Formats: sequence, structure tokens, C-alpha cells
Amino acid sequence: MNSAIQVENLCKQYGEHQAVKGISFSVEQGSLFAFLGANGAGKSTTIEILCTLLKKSSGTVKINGYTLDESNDNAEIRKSIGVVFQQSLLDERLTVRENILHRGKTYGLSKTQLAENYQFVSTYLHLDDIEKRKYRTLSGGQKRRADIARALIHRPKILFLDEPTTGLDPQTRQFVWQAIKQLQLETNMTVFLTTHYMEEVTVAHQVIVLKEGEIVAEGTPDALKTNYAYDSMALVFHHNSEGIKWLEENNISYTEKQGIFSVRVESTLHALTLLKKAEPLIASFEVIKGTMDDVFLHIMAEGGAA
Ligand SMILES: Nc1ncnc2c1ncn2[C@@H]1O[C@H](COP(=O)(O)OP(=O)(O)OP(=O)(O)O)[C@@H](O)[C@H]1O
Repeated sequence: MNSAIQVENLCKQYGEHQAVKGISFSVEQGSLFAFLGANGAGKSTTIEILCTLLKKSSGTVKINGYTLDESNDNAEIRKSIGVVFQQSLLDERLTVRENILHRGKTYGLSKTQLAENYQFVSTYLHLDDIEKRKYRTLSGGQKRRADIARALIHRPKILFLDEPTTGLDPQTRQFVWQAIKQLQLETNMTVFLTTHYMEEVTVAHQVIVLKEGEIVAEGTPDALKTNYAYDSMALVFHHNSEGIKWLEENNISYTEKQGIFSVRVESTLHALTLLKKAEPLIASFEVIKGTMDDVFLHIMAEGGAA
């Protein structure tokens, strides 16, 4: 595996409080990596360390082949990453274009390179309609596009995004998310993401779940679903009493809410077998696939096995 990020035994101590407790993981170059965890799990602390903004207490970190060394300014790492935090860093008084070009100049890009890169980010983030507007006049979604464009102007190899779509309406969230996915796919950029929206995690190549500073689960979304979520079937019977009798006779565990009986199934095929057996008793049914939401809730409630 060609790793964009390698983390070994990373620890962060704030006074007495150990926020990150010896975590190790690596992120494949060109992949979409999702970092999950409840509030206070240590996600921001980890991201800030990887982005050279916060000192680690111990452990080793390699970003794009460069070892993080807090005795110097880690200029190579900084040049090779782009970062979008929840709070914007753009100047409210400048236009979108001015903000982005200004940022590009701080990387020492030549005029030609800057123009080329601007065209590149503008295409992906659809800046045409907002580039001449002052940042303070933009809507939340437009600001987010500009924030991401600013983080990409030097064409970094890794883009770090800390909850990039939080607070956006569903349509804008989808737009921003599409742009991120397209960029990752077409440019082989590594994307390191934290999010609270589980549907976004479904397309990640790898997911890590952090709880109280430790990794409690990791794998592909499919593997996590297999381990921590299950499919279920909702049944409505013609007569509840007959349905209950049938479930009990067949030793099928169930829960019931307002006449809807929920049973766990191993697969869609298993659901079909049950349906065939109980067909005369059933008025309606629905097979419900396990989701990443279930995965997250399960791990948060019970912990996982890393
Ligand atoms: N500067 C600090 N000083 C002391 N404790 C801190 C500091 N920053 C964070 N913490 C604590 O470290 C733990 C991890 O915080 P962190 O912000 O990394 O979590 P998070 O997973 O990003 O949470 P959220 O989803 O709420 O952003 C929390 O218990 C937090 O209170």
C-alpha cells in the first residue's frame, strides 16, 4: 500500500486529560478516508496534529512521506496538504477570487501556475457565479465552496476536511459532497474527512471510529455494516394475535410498535423464506437494510473491536 498518512502510537495529553490514546492507522494514497466519533472523541485533536497545527505528546506521524517533526516548521508537509476547518479562514472584505489568489501567492506560485490552479479549482467548485462577490455576502453553501477552493489552490496531495457539510441544506450538502468525490476520483487526491452524516461515509474506502481517544472499529463501510449492523423486516399481520402465535411457535424474536412487528433477518433471502412461510398471515411487509447509522449507534453504545 502506498500510504499518504501513517500514524503510529499517536498520543495527545492536555494537562491531566489524555485526549488521544496511542492510535495507529494508515491512509492509502488516493483514497477517501472517514474519521468518525462522537463529540469529544479526539477527531479534531488528531486532525490538528496531522495538519501541523498542534503538537503531539508522543508517537510518529508521516504525511506524504515526510516525518512530522515539531522541532522545525514542517514546510514540506504544509505545502502538500490543504485544510478546511469548520470555521472559515477567508477574509470577509475580499472577493472570493481575491481571497483564493491571495492564498495561492503565499505558496509562492508563479503567475502562470496560479492562473492554471485557479482555473482548476474554479471548475470543480463552480466559482464562476461567486468569484466577484465579497466573501461576507455569500450564503453558507457558497462560502463552503470558496473555503474548499482556497484549500486547494496549491494543488495539495491530501485534503483534510473537518465536517465540511455541517449546517448546509441537503441540496448544497449534496453539491459540496459531489465536488469532493469528483476531485478525489479524478485527481487521485487523498481526502481525510470527519463528518456526522453517515450517508457520506458509505462511499469512503476506509472508516475509523474513534471513542474516547481510542480506535474502536475500522474497516470498509461494507465490513463495518456486516459486523455492526443487521437487516430487519417490518411485518404487519392481518391479526396480531395470529402473528404473535406464529412468531413464538417459530422461535423468532421480535419487537412490536403500533402493530408493526420488527424481526432481524440474516439476508434478503432469509426474509423471503420467512415471508413464504407466513404469507397467509401477512398484510404487508418491508425489508430494511442495515445502515451506517446503525453501525455508528451500535459502536457508540457497545464499543467495537478494533
Ligand atoms: N485545548 C484543550 N485543552 C484541554 N482539553 C481539550 C482541549 N482541546 C480538546 N480537549 C479535550 O480533548 C478531548 C477531545 O477533543 P476533540 O475536540 O479532539 O474531540 P472531537 O472528536 O473533535 O469532538 P467534536 O466532534 O465535538 O469536535 C475532549 O474531551 C476535549 O474536551
